[in-house]
Amino acid sequence: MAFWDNLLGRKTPPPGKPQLSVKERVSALKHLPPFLKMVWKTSPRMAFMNVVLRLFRAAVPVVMLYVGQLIIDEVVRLTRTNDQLLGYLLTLVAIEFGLAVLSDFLNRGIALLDGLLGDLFANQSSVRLMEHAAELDLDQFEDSAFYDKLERARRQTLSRTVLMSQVLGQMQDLLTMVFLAAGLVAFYPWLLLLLLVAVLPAFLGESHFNERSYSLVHGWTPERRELDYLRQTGASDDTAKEVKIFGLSGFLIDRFKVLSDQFYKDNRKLASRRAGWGSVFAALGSAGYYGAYVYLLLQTVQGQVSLGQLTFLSGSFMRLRGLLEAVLNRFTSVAEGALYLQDFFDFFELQPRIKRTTQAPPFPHPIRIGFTFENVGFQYRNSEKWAIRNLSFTLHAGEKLALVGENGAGKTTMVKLLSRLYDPTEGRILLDGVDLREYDPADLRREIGVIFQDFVRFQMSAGTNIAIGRIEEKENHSRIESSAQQSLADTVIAKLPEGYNQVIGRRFNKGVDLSGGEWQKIALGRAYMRDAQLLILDEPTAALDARAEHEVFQRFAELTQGKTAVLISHRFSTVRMADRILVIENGQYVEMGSHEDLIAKGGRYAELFRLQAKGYL
Ligand SMILES: Nc1ncnc2c1ncn2[C@@H]1O[C@H](COP(=O)(O)OP(=O)(O)OP(=O)(O)O)[C@@H](O)[C@H]1O
Repeated sequence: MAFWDNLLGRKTPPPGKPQLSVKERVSALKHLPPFLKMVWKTSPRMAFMNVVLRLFRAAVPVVMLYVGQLIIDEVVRLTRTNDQLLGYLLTLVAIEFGLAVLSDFLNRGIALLDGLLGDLFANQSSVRLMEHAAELDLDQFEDSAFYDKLERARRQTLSRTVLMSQVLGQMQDLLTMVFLAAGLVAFYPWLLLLLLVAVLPAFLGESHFNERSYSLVHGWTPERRELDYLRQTGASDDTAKEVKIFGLSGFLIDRFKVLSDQFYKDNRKLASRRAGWGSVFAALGSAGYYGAYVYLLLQTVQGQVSLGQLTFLSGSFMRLRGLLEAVLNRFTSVAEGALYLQDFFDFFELQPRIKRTTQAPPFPHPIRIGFTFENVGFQYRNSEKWAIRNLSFTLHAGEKLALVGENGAGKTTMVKLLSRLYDPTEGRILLDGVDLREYDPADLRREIGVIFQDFVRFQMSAGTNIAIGRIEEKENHSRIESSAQQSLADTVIAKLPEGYNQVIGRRFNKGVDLSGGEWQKIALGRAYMRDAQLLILDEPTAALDARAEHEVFQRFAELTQGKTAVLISHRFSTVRMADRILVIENGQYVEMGSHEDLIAKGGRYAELFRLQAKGYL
């Protein structure tokens, strides 16, 4: 709905989140230690090697500068004394050459380790993300704030690997600075102070702009999600048909333009200001450097320091300035990365409400009494309306129950409650006298097979699409084939060029698409893969022709003999096959009984049945 609200109402997206305080930024740094721990755990060997190489690399600049000083002083000595012995000078040059080679070797080693470690880390954190998402409740996915969090956590997989290199680089540069500063302090400690004063404004400016840019991106999450949605809707195989028929591309593109232009403008403003101020601060830094340089030149002219020392000191000063600027700037982007990290950890902190209980009673084998709804009411999150209210009835063990009701009556909601995708807002559901909430949800889901009306069309092979009903059995070809026979999918698969191995759906190369009814036969096969005690078919047969649906349900009835089953269908020829029929309206119980009883009663069911018989429904 947010999409349409946006579309019709607000044209200008909200400004970014209020500016983050320094405290918030510093407090985000607390995520760095657990983050580094995660990186370390990814591959302790590679992480250790990385640290060792960086340690060596950190010492190279100061050693090189020092060798440079010795070389210049030696050249000066040689020119002054007319000495012809070049051995010492050449040794120094050879050392410098060796250092240059070593430095390159270390750089490449570090880049290689960063890349490999980053890839591993990105893969592992994506897996963790998927694992955690799998544990969360369905209604958490339906909550847009949650979705934004998931989106941010997912998007930043790459930037987290960048953050890793940044943090490690930061440590390396800090160490280099310590080495360089030690040399400088020995001669002129106050030069260090001058350096800080020159660089500080640039740092403060950068950190300010980083905050603004985080706020901008953060505040734009819903719109960026919408942009992705529009991009996908405007150009994807799933939507191409309707986009063409209804001539929607202009409409989608216009909306995309409005949003993307707005984001571009906001971003441009920020980027330009950042560039402008950045130049001012850089000029300040240069002024600091040249001040120190002039001072050192004067000292050299006056003979206070040697020519070699001048190159060492000015070189150290220049490098220190560069490093300090880089470290400070990187600090702000590290802090920014740490803020994003907050989203990542926030996501992992989300806990499902439907959890394993520590002392779950054993799941009944077989179910003896059945499922009893006791005054059950349910409200969707973010919805004022009761989708179901005051619902009480028993689904007896071994019976086939059909649910009848108009669109939006609450049939699918009942199925979701039975399979504990949600828990009732009020009342309770008992299974053999025990509250459903007390059982382990994993046990319950293992014992229930549900095929929803909006089942997923997995862009995988036909065989896998059926095996999904019991994925542990994906190699059990005879089971897959017999499930296909039972759901009539075998005739569909027989026509596919590669049979069970044929990838279905259009997304991938060589994928073959199926008709709506053919997809349903495949999806129904999942129900037979499952060895469940309760089978639920939530209108997965709507696209089947009348004969196929009749046949499917007849087989279903035969094959589920003695099992508990719930059928949802708008076709009364199917519904009447059930042992009992529950009629609901606006989420409330209306009547319940066998087809014959309800017809004899002459109530709502009888009325609906007659309407369909006359061809009105
Ligand atoms: N995720 C959701 N969030 C908010 N409201 C929902 C959600 N899903 C369903 N509803 C609302 O709950 C009510 C019952 O919906 P439900 O899907 O259970 O109906 P149904 O009887 O299965 O309908 P149909 O025959 O059209 O499939 C409807 O008013 C619907 O708008």
